[in-house]
Amino acid sequence: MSEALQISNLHKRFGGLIAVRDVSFSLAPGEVVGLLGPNGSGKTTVMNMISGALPCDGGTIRLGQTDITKMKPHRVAKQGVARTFQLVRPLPTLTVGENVLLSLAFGHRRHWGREARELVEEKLAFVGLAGRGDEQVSNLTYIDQKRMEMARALASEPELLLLDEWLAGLNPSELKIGIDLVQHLQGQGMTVLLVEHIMEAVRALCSRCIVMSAGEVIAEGPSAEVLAQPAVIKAYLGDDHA
Ligand SMILES: Nc1ncnc2c1ncn2[C@@H]1O[C@H](COP(=O)(O)OP(=O)(O)OP(=O)(O)O)[C@@H](O)[C@H]1O
Repeated sequence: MSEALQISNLHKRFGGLIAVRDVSFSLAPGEVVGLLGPNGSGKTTVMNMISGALPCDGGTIRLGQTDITKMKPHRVAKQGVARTFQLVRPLPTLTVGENVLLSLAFGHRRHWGREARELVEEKLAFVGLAGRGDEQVSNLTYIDQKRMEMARALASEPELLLLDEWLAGLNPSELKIGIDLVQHLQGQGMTVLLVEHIMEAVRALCSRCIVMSAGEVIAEGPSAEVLAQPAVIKAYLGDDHA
């Protein structure tokens, strides 16, 4: 079977800074893989290139059989890629349901009228916001904003979900709810690339991790093994801990 996502020799410069250097990795269908690394190591830049938000300076990105390297974000979304952002950015004048409804326009299937409303309600129920579609976004607590962000991503019916620190800022009980939700998606066979700093979440969710440092992949493999590697500990905590 072909890989769900295949990244080869990805490269990105910002002026004189090489933010991503020769990065290659792949995700099998249904895998939940962690993309880790200290601040500034290039993780979000990789996510931005996969979603089409940033053009690549080199390398290729394939989604299944399709080369998406040069596609604009709306076309990447139509191919079945959805993402969440570090900071939830709802449209504040719209209701919760309307915020979710909007992302149907970016999905790879068309839904109208009642069918669209039912899909929105289904996604809201999945994330724990059943019956709350008519609420104002400003009423939502932080965890509920995160749930809405996830419902928005799922409403486009993606095959690959990019979660960029979606669990950040949650308290311990909310974190458990967030992890459960991703596990539920995992159970449904969703392929997920997860940028995350919370190791409890990485250990619970990711069978495999890719670790970046200063734009390069420095380790890749089963999570428990990778997280114990001296090079990874050094990248996160400095020389004294390696
Ligand atoms: N649009 C941009 N213009 C210039 N430099 C950028 C831009 N975006 C990112 N960078 C730089 O590229 C490097 C990688 O940044 P990136 O945000 O990808 O790291 P990250 O691993 O996601 O970090 P964090 O965990 O803090 O989100 C950093 O040095 C950052 O300052």
